Amino acid sequence: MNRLALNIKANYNLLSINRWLAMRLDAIGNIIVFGTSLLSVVYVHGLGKGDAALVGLSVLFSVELKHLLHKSIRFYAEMENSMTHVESATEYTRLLPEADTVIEDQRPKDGWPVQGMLEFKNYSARYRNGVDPALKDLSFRVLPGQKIGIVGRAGAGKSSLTLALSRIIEAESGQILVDGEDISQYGLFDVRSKLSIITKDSMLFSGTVRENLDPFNRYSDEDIWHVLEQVDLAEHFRRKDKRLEFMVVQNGKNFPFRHKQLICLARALLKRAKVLVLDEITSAIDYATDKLIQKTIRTEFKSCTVLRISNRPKEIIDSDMVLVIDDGRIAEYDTPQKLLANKKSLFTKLIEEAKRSK
Ligand SMILES: Nc1ncnc2c1ncn2[C@@H]1O[C@H](COP(=O)(O)OP(=O)(O)OP(=O)(O)O)[C@@H](O)[C@H]1O
Repeated sequence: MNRLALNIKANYNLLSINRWLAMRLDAIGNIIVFGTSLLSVVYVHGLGKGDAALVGLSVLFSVELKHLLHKSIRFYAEMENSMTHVESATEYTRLLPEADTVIEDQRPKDGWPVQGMLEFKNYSARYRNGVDPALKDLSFRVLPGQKIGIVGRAGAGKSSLTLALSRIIEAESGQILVDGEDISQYGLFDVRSKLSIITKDSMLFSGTVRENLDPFNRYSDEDIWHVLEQVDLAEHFRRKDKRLEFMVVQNGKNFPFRHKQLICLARALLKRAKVLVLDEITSAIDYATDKLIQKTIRTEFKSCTVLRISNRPKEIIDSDMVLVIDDGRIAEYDTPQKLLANKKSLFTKLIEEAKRSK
């Protein structure tokens, strides 16, 4: 029923726009006919020139011109519309195909990854041929359960790390190992479904709250209410008539930003992936939500390996290790205490710069 209503709404808008266009074109056409008739009258009666046949012909042509105007504008609009499809098709032909979704004879073992150990080995990647690599020869290891803070200046390559892990950009050289297994050997579905990634652009799609939390329908309503309790949203949805069937519009536009972030966090809790990546999730939320997210990560993701990317170095100061990226390379990788003890470290500089810019 909802889809039918949406379709009718869209058709109604299209009809209204068409009527509006017809009205405008009619008005222009009528002005032309009126102008021609007026000139003919002035020409014949005022100046005493011309003959009735020519006057009749010109008025007839001006009426024809009105129809021609209608047809040509409609034809132009339709062509313009269709050309966007041609444009998209041409663009798609230029895209490099992604790797296979699933490689049947190369699937990870059930339950992989068990520990959540992560290792980048001489890893480099670029967005496309002809541009500089965004990540250059990265080598570091994250032990199971460690909480890593990733910082660096704007454009240093922090978000590219997230894209590399989910294989949106592929390795040019080197490897990413999860529990010792090279992720490039598996299909994209097998890799992506084992990671939980939350970014600042909360990924919500058009569908019910339930579908947004559990798109593959793997969990019970009880599990879903449980994770909603954990992120403090259960009461909010219990108060709605449709509860878990409450509709989310595309990109979650009918939710405040903090709710969108919390729904993404609930989705990650439900998935119980061993590796969680948080990419600048707290850059635009209020203090209370930030606290709630921090607490949930500490308690509910205790045994998970967490990579937390942040533009605010202070936010990740309580991490087990801090990875500082500079121009796509690892500048520093150590405990926050050691990095702070070194007055010349880039991490100390970033903290001081952040203090000064407040
Ligand atoms: N889609 C893209 N195509 C080409 N180059 C890109 C693309 N996205 C990012 N880059 C480049 O890759 C480099 C690293 O960008 P990235 O977004 O990873 O940095 P970042 O540290 O996350 O920055 P920010 O804190 O501003 O988000 C930058 O030089 C950037 O210009």
